[in-house]
Amino acid sequence: MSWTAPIDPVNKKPLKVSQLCEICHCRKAIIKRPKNLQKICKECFFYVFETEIHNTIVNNKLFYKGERVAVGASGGKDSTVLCYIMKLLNERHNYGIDIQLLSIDEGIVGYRDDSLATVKRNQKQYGLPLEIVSYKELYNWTMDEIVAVAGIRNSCTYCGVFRRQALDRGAQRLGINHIVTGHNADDMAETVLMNILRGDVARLEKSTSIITSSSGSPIKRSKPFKYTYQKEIVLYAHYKKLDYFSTECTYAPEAFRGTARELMKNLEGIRPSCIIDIIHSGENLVLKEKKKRIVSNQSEQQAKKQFADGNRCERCNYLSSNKICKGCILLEGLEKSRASVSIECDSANDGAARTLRTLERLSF
Ligand SMILES: Nc1ncnc2c1ncn2[C@@H]1O[C@H](COP(=O)(O)OP(=O)(O)OP(=O)(O)O)[C@@H](O)[C@H]1O
Repeated sequence: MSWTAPIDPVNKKPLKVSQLCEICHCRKAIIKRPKNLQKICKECFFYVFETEIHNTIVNNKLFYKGERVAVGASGGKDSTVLCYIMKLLNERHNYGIDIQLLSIDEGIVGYRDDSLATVKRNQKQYGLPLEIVSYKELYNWTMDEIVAVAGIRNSCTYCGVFRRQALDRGAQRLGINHIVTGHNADDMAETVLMNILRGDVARLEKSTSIITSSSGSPIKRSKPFKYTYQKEIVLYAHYKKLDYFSTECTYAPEAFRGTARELMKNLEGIRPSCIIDIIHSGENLVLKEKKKRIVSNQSEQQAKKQFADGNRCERCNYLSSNKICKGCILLEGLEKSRASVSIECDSANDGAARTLRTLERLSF
């Protein structure tokens, strides 16, 4: 039996063997997979992309039937693809989960207001309910107001602490105990690298967990994109013509993270598999006994410091291993700064800066 080369749908000429998809061998390859440089067609790309995420979900038993799940939806490429994929896989594989979108409005004019407009369109496109929780309603501060008193350099510290709490509070409001986020393989590898560079062994061991939760919290978080490359997420969004918001946050990433990100990108350029390799290295790292003892002694000391009232912040009732939670400490510094702004303009950053130094001394 003789083999007939498939015809190129564009120029109607027979395709050369080297032009064929390396998976199906019958369509023209138009994508070079960033993960392994395999040349494949669009249909096979969709198939492998979706199947790998489904395998991650199943192998790690991320969901159970009947579970209610909130997708952290920021309108960016990762969470938009996550919303789309979660709905698609839930229907295709009958996970039996109830999906809702949860967005946090940090109050960043020209960035979050525009990205939330995208989430609202996604809500209609995917037919999923949406809950929006704002920093202003929770903390009486927007990120723009915070940056005005605390400076742009510390913006990620404030935003990270407040967003984490806000997502938990939003989920609690919805009566949901599971939040999925669009953190991808690049984010994971970057975090492993950062913890190595900082020598932060305690965080390093946990940094590759696909499911996490704060101690005592009923709310868990998971990352279905743990092994998914950012470049593939962008390609998928592009070929599926998904509606997402692509502008970077007005407040640049923390300098150290930015440098780690740059380093990862350079490494990926030379060796694409290094993203997954770093994650695997992180997963297989085991702390030496001596280190484990030091870390667990620290945890014991921390446990002793915990107050008896069910680990709740005295001020806001949020889960905390200290009397006052990290968010309330930050808010206190901000309030002091706000007060000092009205008294003496030169000392505007004093309260916020002192609060950050206090936070650095505390261990959480
Ligand atoms: N304002 C927000 N509201 C809800 N979820 C959020 C918000 N910001 C971040 N998240 C969640 O945390 C994940 C990681 O966010 P981060 O800002 O670090 O990355 P990102 O690459 O910009 O993500 P994305 O492309 O989804 O915006 C997001 O994919 C999303 O699931």
